[in-house]
Amino acid sequence: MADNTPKAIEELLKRLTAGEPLDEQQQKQMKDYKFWKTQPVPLLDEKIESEGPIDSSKTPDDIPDTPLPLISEFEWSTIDITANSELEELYQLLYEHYVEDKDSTFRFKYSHDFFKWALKPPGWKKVWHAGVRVKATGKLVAFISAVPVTLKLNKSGKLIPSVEINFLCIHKKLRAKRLAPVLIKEITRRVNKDDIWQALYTVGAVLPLPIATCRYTHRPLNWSKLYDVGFSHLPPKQTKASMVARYSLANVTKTEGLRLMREEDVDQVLELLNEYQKRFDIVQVFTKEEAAHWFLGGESAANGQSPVIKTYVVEQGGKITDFFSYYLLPFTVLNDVNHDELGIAYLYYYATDSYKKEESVYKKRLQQLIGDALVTAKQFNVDVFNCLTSQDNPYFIKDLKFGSGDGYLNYYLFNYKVWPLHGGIDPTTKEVEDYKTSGVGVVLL
Ligand SMILES: CCCCCCCCCCCCCC(=O)SCCNC(=O)CCNC(=O)[C@H](O)C(C)(C)COP(=O)(O)OP(=O)(O)OC[C@H]1O[C@@H](n2cnc3c(N)ncnc32)[C@H](O)[C@@H]1OP(=O)(O)O
Repeated sequence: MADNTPKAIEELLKRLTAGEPLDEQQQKQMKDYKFWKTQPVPLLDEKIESEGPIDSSKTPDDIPDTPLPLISEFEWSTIDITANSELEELYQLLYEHYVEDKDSTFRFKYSHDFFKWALKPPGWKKVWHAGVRVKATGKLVAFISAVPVTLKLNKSGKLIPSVEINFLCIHKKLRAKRLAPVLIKEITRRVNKDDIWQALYTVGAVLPLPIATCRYTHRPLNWSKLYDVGFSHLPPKQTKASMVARYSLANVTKTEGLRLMREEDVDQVLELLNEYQKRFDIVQVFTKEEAAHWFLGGESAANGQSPVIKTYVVEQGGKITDFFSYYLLPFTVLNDVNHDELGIAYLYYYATDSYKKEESVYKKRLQQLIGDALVTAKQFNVDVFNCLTSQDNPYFIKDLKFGSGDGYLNYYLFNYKVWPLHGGIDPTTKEVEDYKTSGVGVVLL
Protein backbone atom coordinates (compact mmCIF):
# COMPACT_ATOMS: atom_id res chain seq x y z
CA MET A 1 0.00 0.00 0.00
CA ALA A 2 1.20 3.52 -0.72
CA ASP A 3 2.53 5.56 2.23
CA ASN A 4 0.12 8.50 2.52
CA THR A 5 1.50 10.20 5.62
CA PRO A 6 2.09 13.96 5.18
CA LYS A 7 5.87 13.38 5.39
CA ALA A 8 5.76 10.77 2.62
CA ILE A 9 3.59 12.95 0.43
CA GLU A 10 5.91 15.91 0.95
CA GLU A 11 8.92 13.75 0.00
CA LEU A 12 7.08 12.47 -3.06
CA LEU A 13 6.22 15.98 -4.20
CA LYS A 14 9.82 17.08 -3.80
CA ARG A 15 11.03 14.17 -5.88
CA LEU A 16 8.47 14.85 -8.58
CA THR A 17 9.46 18.51 -8.80
CA ALA A 18 13.08 17.48 -9.13
CA GLY A 19 12.19 14.96 -11.83
CA GLU A 20 13.52 12.08 -9.75
CA PRO A 21 12.31 8.56 -10.48
CA LEU A 22 9.75 7.05 -8.17
CA ASP A 23 9.72 3.53 -6.84
CA GLU A 24 6.95 1.15 -7.80
CA GLN A 25 4.78 2.00 -4.81
CA GLN A 26 5.00 5.70 -5.55
CA GLN A 27 4.32 5.34 -9.28
CA LYS A 28 0.90 6.42 -10.33
CA GLN A 29 -1.02 3.86 -12.33
CA MET A 30 -2.77 4.63 -15.59
CA LYS A 31 -6.18 4.84 -13.91
CA ASP A 32 -4.81 7.57 -11.60
CA TYR A 33 -4.00 9.86 -14.55
CA LYS A 34 -7.50 11.32 -14.66
CA PHE A 35 -6.57 13.76 -17.41
CA TRP A 36 -3.88 11.96 -19.32
CA LYS A 37 -5.93 8.77 -19.67
CA THR A 38 -8.36 10.79 -21.82
CA GLN A 39 -5.63 12.06 -24.19
CA PRO A 40 -4.13 10.54 -27.37
CA VAL A 41 -0.98 9.22 -25.67
CA PRO A 42 0.13 5.59 -25.21
CA LEU A 43 -0.78 3.81 -21.96
CA LEU A 44 1.87 3.66 -19.22
CA ASP A 45 2.62 -0.03 -19.71
CA GLU A 46 1.93 -0.09 -23.43
CA LYS A 47 4.23 -2.15 -25.66
CA ILE A 48 4.62 -0.08 -28.80
CA GLU A 49 3.88 -2.26 -31.84
CA SER A 50 3.87 0.25 -34.64
CA GLU A 51 4.87 3.86 -35.17
CA GLY A 52 2.43 6.58 -36.22
CA PRO A 53 -0.33 8.96 -35.16
CA ILE A 54 -2.79 7.76 -32.51
CA ASP A 55 -5.79 9.76 -33.71
CA SER A 56 -5.69 11.02 -37.29
CA SER A 57 -9.42 11.32 -37.79
CA LYS A 58 -9.86 15.07 -37.34
CA THR A 59 -9.53 18.16 -39.52
CA PRO A 60 -9.35 21.81 -38.35
CA ASP A 61 -13.07 22.14 -39.18
CA ASP A 62 -13.87 19.59 -36.46
CA ILE A 63 -12.17 21.77 -33.85
CA PRO A 64 -14.26 24.37 -31.97
CA ASP A 65 -13.61 28.01 -32.84
CA THR A 66 -14.07 29.22 -29.29
CA PRO A 67 -11.75 28.68 -26.30
CA LEU A 68 -12.50 26.17 -23.59
CA PRO A 69 -14.73 27.47 -20.80
CA LEU A 70 -12.98 28.72 -17.67
CA ILE A 71 -14.58 29.25 -14.27
CA SER A 72 -16.23 32.65 -14.16
CA GLU A 73 -13.49 34.47 -12.15
CA PHE A 74 -10.92 33.85 -14.93
CA GLU A 75 -10.54 34.72 -18.59
CA TRP A 76 -8.28 33.72 -21.48
CA SER A 77 -5.73 36.28 -22.60
CA THR A 78 -3.37 35.87 -25.52
CA ILE A 79 -0.07 37.34 -24.42
CA ASP A 80 1.51 39.77 -26.84
CA ILE A 81 5.19 39.37 -26.12
CA THR A 82 6.07 42.06 -28.64
CA ALA A 83 4.57 44.49 -26.09
CA ASN A 84 7.10 45.10 -23.33
CA SER A 85 4.44 45.39 -20.63
CA GLU A 86 3.05 41.93 -21.44
CA LEU A 87 6.51 40.42 -21.73
CA GLU A 88 7.18 41.80 -18.26
CA GLU A 89 3.99 40.17 -16.92
CA LEU A 90 5.08 36.82 -18.33
CA TYR A 91 8.55 37.32 -16.87
CA GLN A 92 7.07 38.05 -13.42
CA LEU A 93 4.74 35.04 -13.50
CA LEU A 94 7.55 32.67 -14.40
CA TYR A 95 10.05 34.35 -12.12
CA GLU A 96 7.81 33.78 -9.11
CA HIS A 97 6.06 30.56 -10.00
CA TYR A 98 8.07 28.49 -12.48
CA VAL A 99 10.22 25.42 -11.83
CA GLU A 100 12.29 25.34 -8.63
CA ASP A 101 14.68 22.75 -7.31
CA LYS A 102 13.41 20.37 -4.66
CA ASP A 103 14.58 22.48 -1.71
CA SER A 104 13.41 25.79 -3.21
CA THR A 105 16.97 27.15 -3.10
CA PHE A 106 17.21 28.02 -6.79
CA ARG A 107 14.75 29.19 -9.43
CA PHE A 108 15.19 29.61 -13.21
CA LYS A 109 15.86 33.22 -14.08
CA TYR A 110 14.44 33.65 -17.56
CA SER A 111 15.08 37.07 -19.09
CA HIS A 112 13.10 39.16 -21.55
CA ASP A 113 15.72 38.31 -24.18
CA PHE A 114 15.36 34.62 -23.42
CA PHE A 115 11.61 34.76 -24.12
CA LYS A 116 12.11 36.73 -27.32
CA TRP A 117 14.46 34.01 -28.53
CA ALA A 118 12.50 31.02 -27.22
CA LEU A 119 8.99 32.14 -28.15
CA LYS A 120 9.50 33.95 -31.44
CA PRO A 121 11.21 31.54 -33.85
CA PRO A 122 10.21 31.73 -37.54
CA GLY A 123 6.54 30.78 -37.89
CA TRP A 124 5.67 31.73 -34.29
CA LYS A 125 2.06 32.64 -33.60
CA LYS A 126 0.79 35.08 -31.02
CA VAL A 127 -2.28 32.93 -30.41
CA TRP A 128 0.03 30.12 -29.22
CA HIS A 129 1.06 32.20 -26.20
CA ALA A 130 -1.99 31.48 -24.08
CA GLY A 131 -2.47 33.14 -20.73
CA VAL A 132 -5.18 33.13 -18.06
CA ARG A 133 -6.00 36.28 -16.11
CA VAL A 134 -8.12 37.02 -13.05
CA LYS A 135 -11.11 38.89 -14.51
CA ALA A 136 -11.46 41.33 -11.62
CA THR A 137 -7.82 42.47 -11.49
CA GLY A 138 -6.35 41.48 -14.87
CA LYS A 139 -3.51 39.66 -13.09
CA LEU A 140 -1.79 37.02 -15.22
CA VAL A 141 -1.95 33.74 -13.29
CA ALA A 142 -1.24 30.99 -15.81
CA PHE A 143 0.50 30.45 -19.14
CA ILE A 144 1.31 27.82 -21.75
CA SER A 145 3.11 28.20 -25.09
CA ALA A 146 3.68 26.39 -28.36
CA VAL A 147 6.29 27.08 -31.05
CA PRO A 148 6.47 25.34 -34.42
CA VAL A 149 8.99 22.56 -34.98
CA THR A 150 9.48 19.91 -37.64
CA LEU A 151 10.52 16.55 -36.22
CA LYS A 152 12.05 13.68 -38.14
CA LEU A 153 12.22 10.02 -37.22
CA ASN A 154 15.41 8.87 -38.88
CA LYS A 155 14.68 5.13 -38.96
CA SER A 156 11.52 5.56 -41.02
CA GLY A 157 12.40 8.94 -42.52
CA LYS A 158 9.00 10.26 -41.41
CA LEU A 159 8.63 14.02 -41.02
CA ILE A 160 6.22 15.19 -38.33
CA PRO A 161 5.01 18.82 -38.42
CA SER A 162 4.66 19.58 -34.71
CA VAL A 163 4.87 22.13 -31.97
CA GLU A 164 7.04 22.22 -28.88
CA ILE A 165 5.10 22.94 -25.72
CA ASN A 166 6.90 24.83 -23.00
CA PHE A 167 6.56 27.28 -20.09
CA LEU A 168 3.41 25.72 -18.64
CA CYS A 169 3.03 27.63 -15.41
CA ILE A 170 0.28 28.16 -12.85
CA HIS A 171 0.40 30.65 -9.96
CA LYS A 172 1.24 28.81 -6.73
CA LYS A 173 -2.10 29.76 -5.15
CA LEU A 174 -3.99 28.10 -8.00
CA ARG A 175 -2.22 24.76 -7.95
CA ALA A 176 -3.93 21.37 -7.74
CA LYS A 177 -7.21 22.80 -9.05
CA ARG A 178 -7.10 20.96 -12.40
CA LEU A 179 -6.25 24.13 -14.33
CA ALA A 180 -3.27 22.49 -16.09
CA PRO A 181 -5.51 20.12 -18.12
CA VAL A 182 -7.59 23.12 -19.24
CA LEU A 183 -4.45 24.96 -20.42
CA ILE A 184 -3.22 21.84 -22.22
CA LYS A 185 -6.58 21.28 -23.93
CA GLU A 186 -6.78 24.94 -24.96
CA ILE A 187 -3.28 25.00 -26.49
CA THR A 188 -4.16 21.73 -28.25
CA ARG A 189 -7.27 23.38 -29.70
CA ARG A 190 -5.32 26.41 -30.91
CA VAL A 191 -2.63 24.26 -32.50
CA ASN A 192 -5.13 21.85 -34.07
CA LYS A 193 -6.88 24.83 -35.67
CA ASP A 194 -3.65 25.26 -37.64
CA ASP A 195 -3.84 21.65 -38.79
CA ILE A 196 -1.02 20.48 -36.52
CA TRP A 197 -1.74 17.32 -34.53
CA GLN A 198 1.52 16.37 -32.84
CA ALA A 199 3.59 17.97 -30.06
CA LEU A 200 6.91 17.38 -28.37
CA TYR A 201 7.41 18.26 -24.70
CA THR A 202 9.65 17.40 -21.79
CA VAL A 203 8.59 17.08 -18.18
CA GLY A 204 10.48 16.00 -15.06
CA ALA A 205 7.52 13.93 -13.88
CA VAL A 206 6.47 10.59 -15.32
CA LEU A 207 3.32 10.80 -17.43
CA PRO A 208 1.93 8.33 -19.98
CA LEU A 209 4.28 7.60 -21.80
CA PRO A 210 7.88 8.84 -22.12
CA ILE A 211 9.54 8.14 -25.47
CA ALA A 212 12.91 8.53 -23.70
CA THR A 213 14.35 9.49 -20.33
CA CYS A 214 17.61 11.40 -20.03
CA ARG A 215 19.56 12.40 -16.96
CA TYR A 216 20.98 15.83 -16.14
CA THR A 217 24.72 16.11 -15.66
CA HIS A 218 26.65 19.09 -14.32
CA ARG A 219 30.20 20.27 -14.91
CA PRO A 220 31.33 22.76 -12.23
CA LEU A 221 33.33 25.68 -13.62
CA ASN A 222 33.37 27.71 -10.41
CA TRP A 223 33.33 25.04 -7.73
CA SER A 224 33.84 27.39 -4.75
CA LYS A 225 30.72 29.39 -5.58
CA LEU A 226 28.69 26.26 -6.23
CA TYR A 227 29.79 24.99 -2.84
CA ASP A 228 28.95 28.32 -1.14
CA VAL A 229 25.39 28.33 -2.45
CA GLY A 230 24.82 24.66 -1.66
CA PHE A 231 24.71 23.43 -5.28
CA SER A 232 27.84 21.27 -4.83
CA HIS A 233 28.94 19.32 -1.77
CA LEU A 234 32.38 18.43 -0.51
CA PRO A 235 32.84 14.70 -1.10
CA PRO A 236 34.41 12.63 1.70
CA LYS A 237 38.23 12.63 1.76
CA GLN A 238 38.42 15.76 -0.44
CA THR A 239 39.43 19.29 0.46
CA LYS A 240 38.01 22.46 -1.02
CA ALA A 241 41.40 23.09 -2.64
CA SER A 242 41.45 19.64 -4.24
CA MET A 243 37.95 20.19 -5.66
CA VAL A 244 38.91 23.58 -7.10
CA ALA A 245 42.00 21.98 -8.65
CA ARG A 246 39.94 19.08 -10.03
CA TYR A 247 37.67 21.44 -11.94
CA SER A 248 40.23 24.01 -13.04
CA LEU A 249 40.27 24.71 -16.77
CA ALA A 250 42.69 26.20 -19.26
CA ASN A 251 42.20 29.86 -20.05
CA VAL A 252 42.44 29.37 -23.79
CA THR A 253 40.68 27.04 -26.18
CA LYS A 254 42.50 24.20 -27.95
CA THR A 255 40.76 23.94 -31.29
CA GLU A 256 42.40 25.77 -34.15
CA GLY A 257 39.95 27.90 -36.15
CA LEU A 258 37.39 28.20 -33.33
CA ARG A 259 35.36 31.42 -33.47
CA LEU A 260 31.84 32.73 -32.82
CA MET A 261 29.34 31.84 -35.53
CA ARG A 262 28.35 34.57 -38.01
CA GLU A 263 25.36 35.06 -40.30
CA GLU A 264 27.29 33.87 -43.35
CA ASP A 265 27.99 30.50 -41.66
CA VAL A 266 24.34 29.44 -41.55
CA ASP A 267 24.35 27.34 -44.75
CA GLN A 268 27.45 25.39 -43.77
CA VAL A 269 26.37 24.91 -40.16
CA LEU A 270 23.01 23.61 -41.31
CA GLU A 271 24.55 21.22 -43.80
CA LEU A 272 26.92 19.89 -41.15
CA LEU A 273 24.10 19.53 -38.62
CA ASN A 274 21.77 17.76 -41.07
CA GLU A 275 24.45 15.21 -41.85
CA TYR A 276 25.47 14.71 -38.21
CA GLN A 277 21.89 14.41 -36.91
CA LYS A 278 21.48 11.20 -38.90
CA ARG A 279 23.15 9.53 -35.89
CA PHE A 280 20.03 9.95 -33.76
CA ASP A 281 16.53 8.47 -33.92
CA ILE A 282 14.50 11.62 -33.38
CA VAL A 283 15.76 14.98 -34.59
CA GLN A 284 14.60 18.50 -35.29
CA VAL A 285 14.75 19.58 -38.93
CA PHE A 286 15.70 23.24 -39.30
CA THR A 287 14.97 25.52 -42.23
CA LYS A 288 17.69 28.04 -42.97
CA GLU A 289 15.68 30.77 -41.22
CA GLU A 290 15.15 28.54 -38.18
CA ALA A 291 18.84 27.68 -37.98
CA ALA A 292 19.71 31.38 -38.17
CA HIS A 293 17.25 32.15 -35.39
CA TRP A 294 18.17 29.32 -33.03
CA PHE A 295 21.96 29.54 -33.47
CA LEU A 296 22.48 33.28 -33.85
CA GLY A 297 19.92 34.46 -31.31
CA GLY A 298 17.20 36.16 -33.38
CA GLU A 299 16.15 39.64 -32.37
CA SER A 300 18.70 40.40 -29.65
CA ALA A 301 21.61 39.48 -31.93
CA ALA A 302 20.10 41.58 -34.73
CA ASN A 303 19.92 44.53 -32.30
CA GLY A 304 23.58 44.18 -31.44
CA GLN A 305 22.93 42.75 -27.96
CA SER A 306 24.66 39.70 -26.58
CA PRO A 307 22.31 36.81 -27.34
CA VAL A 308 21.41 34.10 -24.78
CA ILE A 309 22.62 31.50 -27.29
CA LYS A 310 26.34 31.19 -27.95
CA THR A 311 27.39 29.33 -31.06
CA TYR A 312 30.97 28.66 -32.06
CA VAL A 313 32.18 27.19 -35.33
CA VAL A 314 35.50 25.68 -36.32
CA GLU A 315 36.56 27.07 -39.67
CA GLN A 316 39.51 25.69 -41.56
CA GLY A 317 40.29 27.27 -44.93
CA GLY A 318 36.74 28.54 -45.36
CA LYS A 319 35.19 25.18 -44.48
CA ILE A 320 33.24 24.69 -41.28
CA THR A 321 34.08 21.29 -39.84
CA ASP A 322 32.49 21.51 -36.40
CA PHE A 323 30.21 23.69 -34.30
CA PHE A 324 28.78 23.74 -30.81
CA SER A 325 26.22 25.91 -29.05
CA TYR A 326 24.94 26.50 -25.56
CA TYR A 327 22.41 28.83 -24.04
CA LEU A 328 22.63 30.83 -20.87
CA LEU A 329 19.87 30.52 -18.31
CA PRO A 330 20.91 31.58 -14.82
CA PHE A 331 19.36 30.52 -11.54
CA THR A 332 18.20 33.02 -8.96
CA VAL A 333 19.74 31.96 -5.66
CA LEU A 334 17.06 32.32 -3.00
CA ASN A 335 17.98 33.23 0.59
CA ASP A 336 21.77 33.56 0.27
CA VAL A 337 23.46 36.62 1.65
CA ASN A 338 26.53 36.44 -0.57
CA HIS A 339 25.19 35.38 -3.96
CA ASP A 340 21.95 36.17 -5.76
CA GLU A 341 22.62 34.49 -9.10
CA LEU A 342 24.25 31.34 -10.43
CA GLY A 343 25.50 31.44 -14.02
CA ILE A 344 24.35 28.34 -15.91
CA ALA A 345 24.99 27.19 -19.46
CA TYR A 346 23.03 24.39 -21.14
CA LEU A 347 24.56 22.49 -24.01
CA TYR A 348 22.40 22.92 -27.11
CA TYR A 349 23.11 21.54 -30.61
CA TYR A 350 26.55 20.60 -31.92
CA ALA A 351 27.99 18.70 -34.87
CA THR A 352 31.36 17.58 -36.15
CA ASP A 353 32.40 15.92 -39.35
CA SER A 354 34.86 13.77 -37.36
CA TYR A 355 32.07 11.26 -36.67
CA LYS A 356 32.88 9.81 -40.09
CA LYS A 357 36.33 8.80 -38.81
CA GLU A 358 37.28 6.01 -36.40
CA GLU A 359 35.38 6.09 -33.14
CA SER A 360 38.49 6.95 -31.09
CA VAL A 361 39.20 9.98 -33.31
CA TYR A 362 35.58 11.09 -33.11
CA LYS A 363 35.49 10.69 -29.32
CA LYS A 364 38.69 12.71 -28.92
CA ARG A 365 37.43 15.49 -31.18
CA LEU A 366 34.10 15.71 -29.38
CA GLN A 367 35.87 15.90 -26.04
CA GLN A 368 38.10 18.67 -27.32
CA LEU A 369 35.16 20.65 -28.73
CA ILE A 370 33.00 20.44 -25.64
CA GLY A 371 36.11 21.05 -23.51
CA ASP A 372 36.48 24.29 -25.47
CA ALA A 373 32.81 25.05 -24.89
CA LEU A 374 33.55 24.94 -21.14
CA VAL A 375 36.50 27.29 -21.56
CA THR A 376 34.50 29.81 -23.62
CA ALA A 377 31.61 29.69 -21.12
CA LYS A 378 33.79 31.13 -18.37
CA GLN A 379 33.77 34.54 -20.06
CA PHE A 380 29.96 34.63 -19.72
CA ASN A 381 30.21 34.15 -15.95
CA VAL A 382 29.01 30.57 -16.14
CA ASP A 383 29.45 28.75 -12.82
CA VAL A 384 28.15 25.37 -13.96
CA PHE A 385 27.75 23.86 -17.42
CA ASN A 386 24.85 21.43 -17.74
CA CYS A 387 24.05 18.80 -20.29
CA LEU A 388 21.67 15.90 -20.58
CA THR A 389 22.59 12.37 -21.56
CA SER A 390 20.98 13.01 -24.98
CA GLN A 391 22.78 13.23 -28.37
CA ASP A 392 26.34 11.85 -28.14
CA ASN A 393 26.93 13.48 -24.76
CA PRO A 394 27.83 10.14 -23.11
CA TYR A 395 31.01 10.27 -25.25
CA PHE A 396 32.41 13.11 -23.14
CA ILE A 397 30.42 13.30 -19.90
CA LYS A 398 32.85 11.22 -17.86
CA ASP A 399 36.13 12.46 -19.34
CA LEU A 400 35.15 16.12 -19.08
CA LYS A 401 34.12 15.64 -15.43
CA PHE A 402 30.40 16.20 -15.72
CA GLY A 403 28.80 14.66 -12.61
CA SER A 404 25.41 12.93 -12.70
CA GLY A 405 22.65 15.03 -11.19
CA ASP A 406 19.49 14.03 -9.31
CA GLY A 407 17.22 15.21 -12.08
CA TYR A 408 15.80 13.26 -15.01
CA LEU A 409 13.99 14.59 -18.02
CA ASN A 410 11.24 12.63 -19.74
CA TYR A 411 10.51 13.27 -23.42
CA TYR A 412 6.96 12.94 -24.75
CA LEU A 413 5.21 13.02 -28.09
CA PHE A 414 1.53 13.93 -28.15
CA ASN A 415 -0.67 11.88 -30.48
CA TYR A 416 2.16 9.81 -31.94
CA LYS A 417 3.64 6.42 -31.09
CA VAL A 418 7.35 5.78 -31.57
CA TRP A 419 9.58 2.91 -30.59
CA PRO A 420 11.17 3.65 -27.20
CA LEU A 421 14.42 5.61 -27.61
CA HIS A 422 17.69 5.26 -25.75
CA GLY A 423 18.19 8.19 -23.37
CA GLY A 424 21.93 7.69 -22.76
CA ILE A 425 21.39 6.00 -19.38
CA ASP A 426 21.07 2.39 -18.32
CA PRO A 427 17.30 1.83 -17.99
CA THR A 428 17.73 -0.07 -14.71
CA THR A 429 20.60 1.61 -12.89
CA LYS A 430 19.96 5.04 -14.45
CA GLU A 431 23.72 5.52 -14.72
CA VAL A 432 25.22 7.22 -17.79
CA GLU A 433 26.18 4.71 -20.47
CA ASP A 434 29.62 6.05 -21.31
CA TYR A 435 30.70 6.20 -24.96
CA LYS A 436 27.31 5.08 -26.25
CA THR A 437 25.15 7.14 -28.55
CA SER A 438 21.62 8.04 -27.43
CA GLY A 439 18.62 8.08 -29.72
CA VAL A 440 17.61 11.59 -28.71
CA GLY A 441 18.79 14.23 -31.17
CA VAL A 442 16.33 16.97 -30.14
CA VAL A 443 17.14 19.63 -27.55
CA LEU A 444 14.33 21.56 -25.88
CA LEU A 445 14.79 24.69 -23.79
C1 LIG B 1 -1.09 18.97 -30.99
C2 LIG B 1 -0.85 19.94 -29.98
C3 LIG B 1 -0.80 19.34 -28.56
C4 LIG B 1 -0.34 20.30 -27.52
C5 LIG B 1 -0.37 19.75 -26.10
C6 LIG B 1 0.64 18.63 -25.89
C7 LIG B 1 0.74 18.24 -24.40
C8 LIG B 1 1.51 19.26 -23.59
C9 LIG B 1 1.64 18.83 -22.16
C10 LIG B 1 2.27 19.89 -21.29
C11 LIG B 1 3.77 19.97 -21.41
C12 LIG B 1 4.36 21.00 -20.51
C13 LIG B 1 5.85 21.16 -20.66
C14 LIG B 1 6.35 22.10 -19.56
O1 LIG B 1 6.16 23.28 -19.61
S1 LIG B 1 7.15 21.37 -18.23
C15 LIG B 1 7.23 22.63 -17.01
C16 LIG B 1 6.04 22.58 -16.12
N1 LIG B 1 5.99 23.72 -15.22
C17 LIG B 1 6.39 23.70 -13.96
O2 LIG B 1 6.84 22.70 -13.43
C18 LIG B 1 6.27 25.03 -13.21
C19 LIG B 1 5.82 24.89 -11.80
N2 LIG B 1 4.59 24.11 -11.72
C20 LIG B 1 3.38 24.55 -12.11
O3 LIG B 1 3.20 25.65 -12.57
C21 LIG B 1 2.22 23.56 -11.95
O4 LIG B 1 2.54 22.61 -10.97
C22 LIG B 1 1.85 22.84 -13.27
C23 LIG B 1 1.32 23.85 -14.28
C24 LIG B 1 3.04 22.10 -13.86
C25 LIG B 1 0.77 21.80 -12.99
O5 LIG B 1 -0.31 22.40 -12.37
P1 LIG B 1 -0.95 21.82 -11.02
O6 LIG B 1 0.16 21.26 -10.22
O7 LIG B 1 -1.79 22.87 -10.41
O8 LIG B 1 -1.85 20.59 -11.50
P2 LIG B 1 -3.42 20.62 -11.91
O9 LIG B 1 -4.26 20.28 -10.73
O10 LIG B 1 -3.77 21.87 -12.59
O11 LIG B 1 -3.49 19.42 -12.96
C26 LIG B 1 -3.10 18.14 -12.61
C27 LIG B 1 -2.98 17.34 -13.89
O12 LIG B 1 -1.96 17.92 -14.72
C28 LIG B 1 -0.92 16.95 -14.96
N3 LIG B 1 0.37 17.66 -14.97
C29 LIG B 1 0.98 18.25 -13.93
N4 LIG B 1 2.13 18.81 -14.34
C30 LIG B 1 2.23 18.55 -15.67
C31 LIG B 1 3.19 18.86 -16.64
N5 LIG B 1 4.31 19.54 -16.35
N6 LIG B 1 2.99 18.46 -17.91
C32 LIG B 1 1.89 17.78 -18.23
N7 LIG B 1 0.93 17.44 -17.34
C33 LIG B 1 1.11 17.83 -16.07
C34 LIG B 1 -1.02 15.99 -13.80
O13 LIG B 1 -0.43 14.75 -14.11
C35 LIG B 1 -2.52 15.91 -13.60
O14 LIG B 1 -3.09 15.10 -14.63
P3 LIG B 1 -3.49 13.58 -14.31
O15 LIG B 1 -2.30 12.96 -13.64
O16 LIG B 1 -4.68 13.63 -13.39
O17 LIG B 1 -3.79 12.94 -15.64
